[in-house]
Amino acid sequence: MSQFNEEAAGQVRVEQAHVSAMYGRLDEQMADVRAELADVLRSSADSAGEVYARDVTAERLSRQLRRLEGAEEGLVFGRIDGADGTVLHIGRVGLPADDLDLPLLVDWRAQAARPFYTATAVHPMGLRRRRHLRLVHRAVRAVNDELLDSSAPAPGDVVGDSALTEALEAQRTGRMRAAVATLQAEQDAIVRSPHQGVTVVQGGPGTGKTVVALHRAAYVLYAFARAAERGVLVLGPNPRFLDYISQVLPSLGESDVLLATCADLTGMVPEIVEPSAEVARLKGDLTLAEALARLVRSRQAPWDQGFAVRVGQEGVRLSSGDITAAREAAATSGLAHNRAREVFKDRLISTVTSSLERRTVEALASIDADIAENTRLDLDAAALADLCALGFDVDDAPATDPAEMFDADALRAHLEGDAHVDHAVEVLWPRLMPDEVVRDLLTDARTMTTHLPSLTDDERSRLLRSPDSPWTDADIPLLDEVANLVDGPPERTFGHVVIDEAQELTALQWRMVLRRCPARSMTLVGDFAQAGPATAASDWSQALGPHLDNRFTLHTLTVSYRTTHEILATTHNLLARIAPGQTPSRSIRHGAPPRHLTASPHTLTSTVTEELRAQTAAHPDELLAVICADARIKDMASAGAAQWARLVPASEARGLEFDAIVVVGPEEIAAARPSGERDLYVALTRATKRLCTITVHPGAQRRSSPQVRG
Ligand SMILES: Nc1ncnc2c1ncn2[C@@H]1O[C@H](COP(=O)(O)OP(=O)(O)OP(=O)(O)O)[C@@H](O)[C@H]1O
Repeated sequence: MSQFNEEAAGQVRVEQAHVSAMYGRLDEQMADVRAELADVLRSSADSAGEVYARDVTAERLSRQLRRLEGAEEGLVFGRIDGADGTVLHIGRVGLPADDLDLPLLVDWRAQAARPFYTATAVHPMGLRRRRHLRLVHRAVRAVNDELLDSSAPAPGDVVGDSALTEALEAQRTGRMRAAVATLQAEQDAIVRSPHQGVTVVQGGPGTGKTVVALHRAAYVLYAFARAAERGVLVLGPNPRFLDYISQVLPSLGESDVLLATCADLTGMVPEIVEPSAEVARLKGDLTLAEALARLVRSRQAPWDQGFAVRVGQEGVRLSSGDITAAREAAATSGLAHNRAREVFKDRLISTVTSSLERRTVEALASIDADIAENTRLDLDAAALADLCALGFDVDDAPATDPAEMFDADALRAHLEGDAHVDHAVEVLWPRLMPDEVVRDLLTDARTMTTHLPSLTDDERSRLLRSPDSPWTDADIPLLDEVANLVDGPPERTFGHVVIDEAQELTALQWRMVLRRCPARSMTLVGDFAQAGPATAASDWSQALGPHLDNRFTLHTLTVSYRTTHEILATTHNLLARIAPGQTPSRSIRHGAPPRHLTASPHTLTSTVTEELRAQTAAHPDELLAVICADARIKDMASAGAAQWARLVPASEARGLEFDAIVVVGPEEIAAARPSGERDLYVALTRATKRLCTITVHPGAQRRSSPQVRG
């Protein structure tokens, strides 16, 4: 064994002793929480209040247990040694020591852990050494030191390959891993930012935007108590992506974050994906929100004539002025349409009651007058005189004034449940259902012309659909928009929202999200060079301006940790076309030059399967994927490509990562939808090691060249 290896083995033993003690502590904590939970679940609860209290305690303990269990794998990953001899171990959760001042393990999010991420040889922050520990289950397998005080390695120092290099070399598994052990300083600064408003992170493919977003979510839960209490939401573009990132937060000890797509937020399930990119884009535009608001307003008592309400045997005519007054009261109540209906009804009942009261008073007064004229008697005075004569106290005598004799409260109470009044309200201020309103707008050409006057005839005819056509994903924000107008804001809101691939959101989706984040505390990560077809904005100011008045802080990540220098270089021309002015990222990886094959339509499947077979034979443990235009997926599946590789439609490749990629039909991807060239850019930048493209060319013989055309 070389001296280095002996030193390393010795340090592994030293660390194993520390790590075993920490696992011992973790086991104790888990056992304590399990026992407490079992006690709570066994305890009897007699009243509803006690049951509630027991459930709350059980939920808190279960959450605590999930946190500890989630942190078990890779519990400890770092250690910092101060120049003054202080030693701190850094891990996924904090563990207190029994009798020491210093904790046994420091949570990576604690301030004390910060130098682990940010100290450099230029700014050592009081550290002599930063150590990375690699654990497999509970065993320390390797340690790796960086000396920060420019001292020469001393006994006990194990200076080897950087931990980042090791992390990046590791094989992909199809699920993203936490990068908590190797967060880089520029990433750490964003993750730990004290800014609680809107933070935007941009950067090219593979620059760690998703890493930052997820670690930021964990940090928010740790550092911002109010946001944590209200819940953290992580939004991703599609279920495939959510599955890819699903393990990261639990492995950081955080399993109470909701991972969702925009559609999931509403609980509605679209029947199909919007087939037309152009329509998806139109449906995402603010014009549609304005049209829906106008359409709802148009249903609110647009009456310019009177309206008759039957009450018992009587008919009461409401004047257009009465209806306007009730509409104004309801419309300015600040309530959503269906709730404001009560205000409208209330005003209507008041008007009907006053009208009936007036009518009754007038009728009684006229009867009195008739009798007085015919009998020359003042009936009221005569009645009072009679009562006096009988010995009654006239002050207690029943009212004889017609206005006092009218019981307005009783009539109001009666009218509340009166079917005729309900009918009048239903006609004048109907209860609205979101799906009916959206359908009314999209299925009627006249309604569209009235409420979408700013669209061209061509745009309106693209939007027009038949009443029985299925709901698409692009309809969901429209339904949510109307739900907000008619039933009010959503009940479930969050203290902080993290959005990955945020460039994908349409204006209406931004509105959906903001409705659920009243505190406006968000972390948004994305890249407009990778935007899909529904995205109308080309930068953050355009995307966020209408919703946030441009109140956000912007960070740019510049180093690509995924895509090799060789692969990125082949995309420079493409990038210059799709995002002129964007500076390409700098890659810290190197690898083989991308390969470019050509096949005819007849030889395509055999070329693909041959390539996949060859790659699998040469790199059996690596994660390989085929990315092709969505319409090609069936062909690839029929050719059996799934036995060697994951099959990913280009429209769903955003955010994903594989060791090697075969892009089938790059020209088909580029032509498939209006965002085709950006889809292609996404596809070409998914591999950590190797990229091969197979172009379909009529009449082509199989041929290969070393470069992908950018
Ligand atoms: N500090 C880090 N330590 C280890 N690995 C990292 C680090 N930062 C990024 N990576 C790795 O780099 C790869 C790309 O990261 P990530 O997916 O976050 O990039 P991205 O900017 O979101 O990419 P895209 O724009 O393509 O979605 C991932 O494998 C991630 O684990």
